[in-house]
Amino acid sequence: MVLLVRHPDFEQERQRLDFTKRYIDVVIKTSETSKDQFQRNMQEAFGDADWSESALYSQLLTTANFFEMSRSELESLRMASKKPYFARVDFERNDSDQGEILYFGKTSLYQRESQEQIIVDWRSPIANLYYEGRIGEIEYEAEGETFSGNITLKRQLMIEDGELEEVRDIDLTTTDELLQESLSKSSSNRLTDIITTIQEEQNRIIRADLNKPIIVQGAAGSGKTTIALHRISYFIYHYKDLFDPRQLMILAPSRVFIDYISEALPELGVEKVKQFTFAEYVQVAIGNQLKLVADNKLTRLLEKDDEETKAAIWISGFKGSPLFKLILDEYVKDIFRSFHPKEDFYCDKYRLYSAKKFIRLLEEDYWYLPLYSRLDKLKAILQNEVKLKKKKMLERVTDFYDVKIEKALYKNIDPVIRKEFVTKCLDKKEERMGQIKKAIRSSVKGYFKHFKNKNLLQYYQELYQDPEQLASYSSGKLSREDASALCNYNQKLIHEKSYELEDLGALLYLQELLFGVDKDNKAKNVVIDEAQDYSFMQLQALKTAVDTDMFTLVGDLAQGIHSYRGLQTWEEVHRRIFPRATYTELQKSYRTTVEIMKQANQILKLLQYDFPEVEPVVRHGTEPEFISINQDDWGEELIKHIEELKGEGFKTFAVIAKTMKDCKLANEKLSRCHNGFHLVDEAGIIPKDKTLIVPSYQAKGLEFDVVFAISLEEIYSRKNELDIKLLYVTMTRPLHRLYFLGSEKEDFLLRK
Ligand SMILES: Nc1ncnc2c1ncn2[C@@H]1O[C@H](COP(=O)(O)OP(=O)(O)OP(=O)(O)O)[C@@H](O)[C@H]1O
Repeated sequence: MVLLVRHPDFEQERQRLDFTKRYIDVVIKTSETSKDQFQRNMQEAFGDADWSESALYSQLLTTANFFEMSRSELESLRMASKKPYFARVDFERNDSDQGEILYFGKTSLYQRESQEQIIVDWRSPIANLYYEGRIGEIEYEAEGETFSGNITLKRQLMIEDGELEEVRDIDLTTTDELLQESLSKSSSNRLTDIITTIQEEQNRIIRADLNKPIIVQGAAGSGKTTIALHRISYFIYHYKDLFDPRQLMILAPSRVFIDYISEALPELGVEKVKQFTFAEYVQVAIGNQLKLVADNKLTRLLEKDDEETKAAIWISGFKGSPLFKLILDEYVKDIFRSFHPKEDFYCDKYRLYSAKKFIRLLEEDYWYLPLYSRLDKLKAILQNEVKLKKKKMLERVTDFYDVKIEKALYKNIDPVIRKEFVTKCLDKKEERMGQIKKAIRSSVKGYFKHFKNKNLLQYYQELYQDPEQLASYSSGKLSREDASALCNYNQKLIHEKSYELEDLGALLYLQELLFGVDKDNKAKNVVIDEAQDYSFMQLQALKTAVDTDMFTLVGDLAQGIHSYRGLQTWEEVHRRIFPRATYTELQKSYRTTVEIMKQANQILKLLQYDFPEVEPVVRHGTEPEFISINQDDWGEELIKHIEELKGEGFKTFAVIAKTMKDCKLANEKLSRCHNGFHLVDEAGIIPKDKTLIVPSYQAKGLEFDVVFAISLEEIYSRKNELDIKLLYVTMTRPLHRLYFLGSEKEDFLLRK
């Protein structure tokens, strides 16, 4: 029998937890009733406790002002009540003789007047003491100031369901036992928060300057997705008075992925942040639901190597390139030029505004507005000009005829002729007045009539109407033949009223430059996961459309399976789109075991790029295993194997094939034997209790306890970069076990 030796302070910590829980209950209860009720609630909650006599208790009683708590603060407190904090740090600041005892949790709870902190939020600057501090002398920064002091105690508190389970002190030599424990747990098919075990290098990214964009190149499993979500949480906490979470946006690769991260969001208080795939966002931003053709370039690339595929791939790359942006910029200039008036603006015979001034305003003064908003401004200016001159114009006509009439009245002429003349003058005057009034009403509209109004899709279509013209926008970088190929390709799509994913960057860019993106669809901060799959054009369009460069881009070039249209390096994006960005690399992988990572690193070496080896956090498991499926009963065998693994405590399983083709074959076989399998489709959600059958490209970003890489009719070729990347993605999905199911080891590029 193992006797657990309890930490000497266990009882003291248990009491503190009890106090905190009761206090949270009071706060919640009181917020639901009234201030008068508060004292009674306190009595009820603390009547039997020892510390009802304590100074803290009476201070709470007299100075409580948590009635000012916002609804969201209360909501966080409610969520935190089962686990109010996870760590304690005792700190003696050099500039104060009073030591501080800090309990860190997911939210904060404190007395504003007394500054007595019951729980300190993990996102507050002082929490760096926990994440980066070691026992002993330390310096830390908060709000631009540096504080120094001494950490005398650093303690982790394991609390489950409101009960204290374990107290563990971290001294100078303790390695990260908690991290090890947390990594050795089984996955739940959903991403979770890591606030208890955030590592120093991750902490720096989460807390990096919030006023600067950041690009993170991180190895598979280095915590990119997790960190990105924690960084949003950090951003929300720091700017809670400035921004609403709805002004922030997460862009994820698919709905499956959004479902996958959904569990971590409320825990981190970021569930209100907008979550889109890129295609969804663009369609919302342009206010148009498009008919999108299936995004099958990757599978085409894997299946066929014919001329048609090559051309389609080239077009994908082109539509994402900086060259395409240059072409669009020139095209937009051309569109602007079509709004240059040839003549000055006249109302009737009166010249009210010069064309030159109109052009100057259009091109320069309103540079910060989209084209059509500039035109609206100009329209208003001309209308105002007309309004201002209206009286003058009418007076001029009146004066002109009145003088004429008056002169006639005093002239010594035949009364009949005079009468005739005066009548004519009066008629003429009336006619001119009518003409001017009409001009006042219609001259602005008439002036604008020469400009042709088109909608976004019409403009986009026209770009592909004339190859000569298209090539001319490229400063000689696009040949006439390539321009022709592009025009033909897109005209075919347009004929079917369809668009492909690669068109969306350009559409979003044009929308912002020509019409503008609605304020509600802009964002103050954007997080992009799997950013390596975005093209230069898509990222440029996003930055232009949302009106900020406050982006967090996380990705891994080694997993860049869409590199034919995405990014091959971060360099250009950094230099040309986000020059203010901080660039960071994460090489340590937290997901998988040393044994699995070692094999995945072998695969990585097959790529011609110089990707550094990924360092796994030291956690050992079994070697990946090859299982031959040359017998007919491999389905039954696999099912038996899964049952055994379940018996060992593993919870989540995936069968990952190269493409959907093999997935369907595997599904046919396995689903015939057992109903515990689920073939993942693009829009699908992930059922918690089934073994997923998923193509490699869709497994990107996800993780499972156990992965069966399967090869039925499709093998991985070492000559094909895409195959290597897909295999690498597959091999980096498991937390604990990896099996290869196929005819031969070489089908997975494994040594015999
Ligand atoms: N500091 C940490 N403490 C505990 N778990 C961690 C830590 N960092 C990462 N993890 C875990 O490692 C796994 C991988 O994290 P995540 O999915 O965020 O990595 P990623 O870099 O986005 O991976 P990929 O590139 O493969 O999508 C997750 O299970 C995550 O919870």
